Amino acid sequence: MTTPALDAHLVARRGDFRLDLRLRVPRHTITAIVGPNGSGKTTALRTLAGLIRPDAGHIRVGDRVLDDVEAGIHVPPARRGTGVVFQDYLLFPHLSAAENVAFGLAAQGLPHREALERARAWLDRIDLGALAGVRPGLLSGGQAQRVALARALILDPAVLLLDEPMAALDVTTRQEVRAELGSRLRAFGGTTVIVTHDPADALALADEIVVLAEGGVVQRGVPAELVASPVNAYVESLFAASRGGIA
Ligand SMILES: Nc1ncnc2c1ncn2[C@@H]1O[C@H](COP(=O)(O)OP(=O)(O)OP(=O)(O)O)[C@@H](O)[C@H]1O
Repeated sequence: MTTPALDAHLVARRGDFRLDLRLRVPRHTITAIVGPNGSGKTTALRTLAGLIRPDAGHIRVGDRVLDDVEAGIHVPPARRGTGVVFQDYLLFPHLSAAENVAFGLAAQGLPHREALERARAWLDRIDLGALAGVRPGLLSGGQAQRVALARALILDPAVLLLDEPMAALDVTTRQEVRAELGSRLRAFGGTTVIVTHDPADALALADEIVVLAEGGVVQRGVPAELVASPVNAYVESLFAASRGGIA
């Protein structure tokens, strides 16, 4: 399948809050949405995933229209071809790693045995073959993240959405897992959106960063641009620790 690009205008109201965000994520690239608590990151991600119906705007992935409010189009989450990795991974605790990865394929109607075989092959690919039979409770944070990523990628998603990918990890393993996640996402080569409050995630993983505050875009650009030329004190403070660290 050719990797499609994502084109979206997300307008969503949550109580008094209003998100108004335009996104264009080219094929084979990673966009990170960064912002403080309450800026609308989760609302944006859930809208892209189809879990929130936008109040206006559209979401297109390649030629496919997933949402178009004016035209009355809303494709439900399960039929959007969107892979989501939630911040606490949401692995089924009573299923093994392989069964977790196989779950989506089995739900799509693939015979259980075949789904499990393909899941095991995926786990081998991400160096977790030895843990295929282990339940999530016995995995480290980094391993659980890999299983969650495999569970999403095995379905060959047109767009991959990651919600705070480092949030469940302790500070000491974060940097290592971040680097590993970066190489796995590059290997996936798809169209990816990451939502994070941590500028270090965005700088390490993204081709483009969108800084969100109070539901609107403050600045967007490639990481080096945001570090070198922040539009205001808030963006400057976000990336202050990285000044001088990016070529
Ligand atoms: N179901 C809801 N009803 C009313 N208001 C909501 C609802 N969900 C979110 N909000 C409000 O929308 C705003 C944006 O919330 P959102 O969770 O998208 O922000 P966020 O950037 O993801 O924050 P955090 O980093 O804390 O998760 C907040 O002011 C929040 O209180």
